[in-house]
Amino acid sequence: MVYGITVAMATKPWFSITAEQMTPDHLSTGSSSRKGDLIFIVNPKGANGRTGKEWKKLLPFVRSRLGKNLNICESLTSGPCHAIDITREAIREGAEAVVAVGGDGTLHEVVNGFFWAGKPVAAHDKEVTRTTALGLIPLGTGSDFARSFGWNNNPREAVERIATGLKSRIDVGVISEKDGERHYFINVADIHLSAKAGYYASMYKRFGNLCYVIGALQGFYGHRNRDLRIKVDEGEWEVFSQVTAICIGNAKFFGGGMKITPNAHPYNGNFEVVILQNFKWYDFVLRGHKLYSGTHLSEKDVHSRSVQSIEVEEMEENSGVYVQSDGEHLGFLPKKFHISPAAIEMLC
Ligand SMILES: Nc1ncnc2c1ncn2[C@@H]1O[C@H](COP(=O)(O)OP(=O)(O)OP(=O)(O)O)[C@@H](O)[C@H]1O
Repeated sequence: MVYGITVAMATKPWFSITAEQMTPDHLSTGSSSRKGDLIFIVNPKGANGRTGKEWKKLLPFVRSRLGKNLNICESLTSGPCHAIDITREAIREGAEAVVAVGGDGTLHEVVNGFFWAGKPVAAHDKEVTRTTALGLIPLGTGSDFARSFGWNNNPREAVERIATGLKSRIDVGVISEKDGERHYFINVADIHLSAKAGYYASMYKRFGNLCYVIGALQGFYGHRNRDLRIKVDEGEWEVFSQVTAICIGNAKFFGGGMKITPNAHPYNGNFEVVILQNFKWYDFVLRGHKLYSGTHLSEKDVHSRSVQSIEVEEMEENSGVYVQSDGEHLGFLPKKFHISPAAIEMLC
């Protein structure tokens, strides 16, 4: 029996790098005379509690910088997945924008809140014609997605970016399981060792960036490279032997600053797929710095290509190949996945 994962991207580049300029004044008008709502979804526990503390200090600045034309609403998450529900509710209520305040996990949940039952969430009021935009104040441990844009964890700079009102359409990958459940990713989806390491790293966030080292060490325990079959852009199946990890990048960084998919651009309608084969633990010691600098693509046993779709199938039964989406553990490869395209507007 063959198990698998299917990853598909846009059948065509559905947009170029176009950006739309919207002033804060424009943001506030909408279709009614009421001020628009700007919802900040804050993970108070992000970055080991630093997110909550920074947010408290930032809120007066947010109100003074953005509050003239927009209603500033803060919503603190109470636990995992809460940000998904808050986002859906905010969009249904016709919010101008939903801003994730936290790390990649919070951003991932907010992005997932933009969709419901395979479709973008829309405002209840049919007269609201605006599309709710996504915003980000990166304040997490890794904040890897922000790195692709060169953004740091300076929250005031993030507020200034939001204040410009500049929006761009940005790619989002959709992972559909066989039973119809969907997961969305905005940064990187990955399979096997990296996903296993990420799974363990998430348990040690209290140690800051050290969590990625601890996660990698635990990931290696019991790890075995696997033969996998891969189909790209609806082409022929190819066998990749001794795969260590497959990373499907919408953006460039994961794992706390590893530039794993250095040619990925979240605007171009494609994923960059990087496949590591035959890696042993000492390869990460000897060649690990190249993964951080993004210079690993020319290395032996590293394969990279730009794809619109990719399917991956396991050639052994029940081998326990981990899969994650933006760092969220999705289970193991025997679940059949399909990934297809979507896009949302982002304030950047
Ligand atoms: N109130 C809460 N208590 C505990 N966990 C929460 C709470 N709110 C959200 N979470 C969970 O915390 C996870 C991690 O949060 P977040 O990504 O903001 O910070 P981080 O892990 O420090 O940063 P990064 O993901 O960039 O490394 C989220 O995926 C979310 O499920």
